[in-house]
Amino acid sequence: MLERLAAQAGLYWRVLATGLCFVVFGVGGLVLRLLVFPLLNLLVRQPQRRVACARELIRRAFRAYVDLMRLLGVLRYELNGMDKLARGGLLILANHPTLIDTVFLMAFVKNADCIVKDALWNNPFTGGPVRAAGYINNAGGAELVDDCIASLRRGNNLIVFPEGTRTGGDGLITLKRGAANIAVRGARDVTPVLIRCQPLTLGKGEKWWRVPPRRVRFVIEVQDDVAVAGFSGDDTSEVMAARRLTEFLQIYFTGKCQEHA
Ligand SMILES: CCCCCCCCCCCCCCCC(=O)OC[C@@H](O)COP(=O)(O)O
Repeated sequence: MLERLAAQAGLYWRVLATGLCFVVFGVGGLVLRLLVFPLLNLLVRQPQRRVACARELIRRAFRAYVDLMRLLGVLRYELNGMDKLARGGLLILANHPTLIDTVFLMAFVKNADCIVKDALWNNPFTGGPVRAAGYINNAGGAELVDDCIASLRRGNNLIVFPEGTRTGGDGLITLKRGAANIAVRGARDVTPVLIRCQPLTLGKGEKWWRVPPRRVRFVIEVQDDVAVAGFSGDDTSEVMAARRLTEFLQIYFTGKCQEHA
């Protein structure tokens, strides 16, 4: 009886705390847009340095945000293999079970660039930060892959969710070809990151107030690099190599997720 009451109270608390986190995210985005970035524009004249500062500020904001979610009891998390991220020019490919994956990766990856969906440019809460940080818009069309390769060459760590959207409710991971194209045409090895969330929350189409019956636990695991050279030989076209790498990564991510299911 008492246990059930405690579980119920915990659930109500997490609904409240989750709502609060959404509000903090929105207000945070607006404060960055209306106060912080205009100030940055005044203080830092050089465009490249300004973008670097904006990205660092976003990383710190996300880092604080992750702490906030943990302290409020919305989630707990475990990080593995993060030392592998302490390099530059990494092509980081992650699976995408929940809405918070981006927050986690951007909180812990330094010099991060990211492919961001077009809708976030015109969203009042995310538009300011996304523009100031000059992330890569996924509506970029033919230049998208080139923009990504250029970003990697400048030494940024590029975060891409090769599914292009969150994993569907059926849990099936289906990768788009773009991420493999970046790896093949840019001749970059892939640094896969496995994101697991148990019980699943904030998946595609899920309502935020439907919080799971117990506190969710995220495990973020940086894997060993996958060498791109194995997929693109002398007599292999780039199209073929990208197709092979996509197939490989799809089986790779699916397998890793099932291993832990
Ligand atoms: C204190 C908190 C301060 C918050 C500041 C707001 C900063 C906004 C920067 C946002 C950078 C977001 C990068 C998002 C990458 C992206 O595009 O993710 C979309 C997917 O995930 C969801 O796709 P979908 O499953 O199709 O809805």
